[in-house]
Amino acid sequence: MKYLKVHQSGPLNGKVHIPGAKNSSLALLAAACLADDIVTLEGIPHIDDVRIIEAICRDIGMELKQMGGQVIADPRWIHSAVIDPGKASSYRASYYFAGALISKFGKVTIGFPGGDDFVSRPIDQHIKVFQALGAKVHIYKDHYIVEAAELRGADIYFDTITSGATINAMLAAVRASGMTVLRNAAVDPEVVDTACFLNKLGAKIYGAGTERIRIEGVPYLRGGTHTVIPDRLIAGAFLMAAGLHGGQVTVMDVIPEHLGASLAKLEEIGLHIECGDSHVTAYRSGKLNATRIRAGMYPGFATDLQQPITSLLLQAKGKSIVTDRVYPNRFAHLPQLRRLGANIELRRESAFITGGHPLKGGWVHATDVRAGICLLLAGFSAEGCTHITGIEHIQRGYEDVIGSFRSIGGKLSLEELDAEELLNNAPVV
Ligand SMILES: CC(=O)N[C@H]1[C@@H](OP(=O)(O)OP(=O)(O)OC[C@H]2O[C@@H](n3ccc(=O)[nH]c3=O)[C@H](O)[C@@H]2O)O[C@H](CO)[C@@H](O)[C@@H]1O
Ligand SMILES: C=C(OP(=O)(O)O)C(=O)O
Repeated sequence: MKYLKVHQSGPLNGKVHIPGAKNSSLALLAAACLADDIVTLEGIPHIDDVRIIEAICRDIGMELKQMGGQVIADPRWIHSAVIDPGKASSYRASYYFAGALISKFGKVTIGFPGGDDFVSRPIDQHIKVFQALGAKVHIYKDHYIVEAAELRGADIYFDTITSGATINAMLAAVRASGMTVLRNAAVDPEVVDTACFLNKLGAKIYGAGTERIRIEGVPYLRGGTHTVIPDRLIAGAFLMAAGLHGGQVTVMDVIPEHLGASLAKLEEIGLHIECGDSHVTAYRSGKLNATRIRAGMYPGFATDLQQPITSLLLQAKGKSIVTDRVYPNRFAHLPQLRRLGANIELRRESAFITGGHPLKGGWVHATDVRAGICLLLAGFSAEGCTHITGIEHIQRGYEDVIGSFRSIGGKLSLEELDAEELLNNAPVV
């Protein structure tokens, strides 16, 4: 078993290039199935979730070729809309294949979504979308089937704001007949990016980025080229790293506007922030302040960043509270942080942090991608050496976690766990 060995490091200083966004890339690669000609996507990251998509695409007949920084997808020869349940359940965003294939094939057979486990991640709003557009959804033990002789535009009001179901609704409606209106839609950058891509191919999607999206169905989508937006979640975590020991980190090739809520909170915590057109610098010159974070849907503070910022708040003297309104059970990292000596308690949907106590290295387990980054930041702060297992979760979302954190002075390496170490140290999950 492989693990990450992390030494106390810092101050962390330097510039780091931010790759294309995982959450956008997963949508765009599935969206490519909707086109009737070759599609080129630039900036798709080399992460495990993308490798699973490559395997799914091979199964259904859409070859993906990697050329330099580009992925070239040829959807003209897709011959199947049956997605292997094991592959579908290996990551979260497999549900986009249901939305992207239903209009061309009339029937999609697909496994349930996997991804990070936050106790409850329902897909009722995705099902509601398919049904509203005229499809029938049949649920089986390890897969579901979406079936529709014809998809017709509909007026759909989301019961909760969901980026996944908003994107899936756009995918399904883009080739439906007539007009679809989505209300209470998510306004995340990944929703806008998917709409921009589809519009380049000839889709007619209006209002993405607002809570009301209109989609006029079209019978045909041409090929085209698109560059995925930068990963705001990776960028946010690097800026947090600057605060750990008083360093200075610049994230390059980002869209600063996508980081609004995180930058505001980092300033509140005591970091200085300087934004350029496509870069952001964070540095710390004084003490850190404890604060209150409430994670919510975009443009609120991202749930995907509440775990990393918890490690920064452990360094801020005083009491901080982190609440997650999107995933109230997204706190599997807390027992792991306690193994490093963190004074942190879970009460209902909030972490109560008493910061300013030194951490001490130990063995911890990453239960999901951002928990992994949270533990990595805690490892940079902790005295001695921290060993993080569960790195396959980190690899779902980070293409070169070691290289990129080393480039700002992080001391970390990939190690192999031998049987004796496993017996003596492996963390209780
Ligand atoms: C691959 C991907 O893009 N993952 C991101 C996406 O996940 P994902 O798309 O799964 O998350 P959603 O935006 O759909 O979820 C938002 C909220 O809606 C709820 N909900 C969602 C769908 C549904 O049918 N019913 C329902 O109740 C969820 O439980 C959650 O409370 O957005 C999350 C919230 O920003 C991020 O943490 C994930 O990194
Ligand atoms: C929750 C996340 O991913 P997924 O939705 O793919 O599980 C994440 O990227 O933080």
